[in-house]
Amino acid sequence: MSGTAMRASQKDFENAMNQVKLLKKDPGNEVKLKLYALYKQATEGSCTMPKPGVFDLVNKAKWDAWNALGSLPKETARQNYVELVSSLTSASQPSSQVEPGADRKPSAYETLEVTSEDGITKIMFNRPTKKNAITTQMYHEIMLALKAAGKDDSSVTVLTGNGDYYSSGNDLTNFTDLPPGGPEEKAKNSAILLRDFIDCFIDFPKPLIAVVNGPAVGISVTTLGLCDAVYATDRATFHTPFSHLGQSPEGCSSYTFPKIMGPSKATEMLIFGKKLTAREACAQGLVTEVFPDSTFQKEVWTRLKAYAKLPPNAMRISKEIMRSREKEKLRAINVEECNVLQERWLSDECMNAVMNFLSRKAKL
Ligand SMILES: CCCC/C=C/CC(=O)SCCNC(=O)CCNC(=O)[C@H](O)C(C)(C)COP(=O)(O)OP(=O)(O)OC[C@H]1O[C@@H](n2cnc3c(N)ncnc32)[C@H](O)[C@@H]1OP(=O)(O)O
Repeated sequence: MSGTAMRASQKDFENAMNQVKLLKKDPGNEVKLKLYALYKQATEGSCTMPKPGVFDLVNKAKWDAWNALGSLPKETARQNYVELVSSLTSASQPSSQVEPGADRKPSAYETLEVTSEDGITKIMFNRPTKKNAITTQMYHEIMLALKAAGKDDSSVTVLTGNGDYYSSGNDLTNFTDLPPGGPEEKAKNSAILLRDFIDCFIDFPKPLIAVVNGPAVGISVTTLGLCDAVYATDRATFHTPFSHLGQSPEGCSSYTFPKIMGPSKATEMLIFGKKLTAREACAQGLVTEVFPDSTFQKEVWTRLKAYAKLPPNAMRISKEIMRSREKEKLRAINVEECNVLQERWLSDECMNAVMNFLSRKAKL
């Protein structure tokens, strides 16, 4: 952004979030609380969360900071965030490259744990008590983490989950946070978010590996078709219950799945919602290799560390030549799938399915 008088765009906001991670000097708790509050206000609006108890000191301080912003408009919060980061970066010049391990700062992400070592940036979904369901905030954080990982000095990037699940897919409570424009505006915003999220996978420049540590549902399955290799524990399952949810395929799976496994197997998954075991998913080409759960982590990370020692530029260039012909096509498919879903989210079929889950009447 040139000059603070201009309104900060979403891109400025995302750049500012990246810059925070590059700060060489800890800005101190007061500033970190201010950044947290502005971030929450800019992405979620006014604080409506219940106040944490007096003994929950950290969360209470965060809540107080966010709540103090009252009804500050999201755009103003975004602008203030960008300006605050700008003042911090001019006081402490960031390095032009992400240093190894820079992503380990615990304050950088709330829903992810991102670490970088041995040439591998690991992006771990970190909402284990919610089966790593992906909230709106988490979509934004994954996009940020992927953009940072695409530019850092690691050779490969890994997506994995904390706890017993890889991810249970879209967090269905996302549908309950309605903006002033109601369901229509929500559906439109969600379609834009989904399009941008999937574009980050399509455009990811280095080997992107999924380490599927447990069951995967919905969008966490479809995005596997955009990864370069998928290693799974034999405890993992792969489930895309879109029809059950009144929804339709996303993540370019309407194209990648028939291509990977043939149209009839893709139909069983994407239309009839058949849940695959890890071995079935491997036989159908969605999963690269399956490991016994007892040795999964050890075997996979040993292998990944060896792969990460290969010349990074060669790997990047090989990926580019393998994938570049498809990129434009994938982007167009992504847009088409998002348009269809935008309609689907407003359908009775979808709304009833979400309500049934939220009222605890239905689980997959
Ligand atoms: C904006 C872009 C939109 C892109 C669209 C993508 C489409 C999809 O991803 S479709 C897939 C959506 N996912 C689901 O429908 C899964 C719903 N969850 C379940 O059916 C079950 O939770 C489970 C089978 C995954 C796990 O069952 P289990 O009995 O083992 O555990 P629970 O007690 O149900 O879960 C613990 C805890 O986590 C909450 N939770 C789990 N998954 C979700 C989710 N997807 N959305 C919201 N919340 C989820 C669950 O409610 C429990 O919470 P509480 O402890 O507070 O009750």
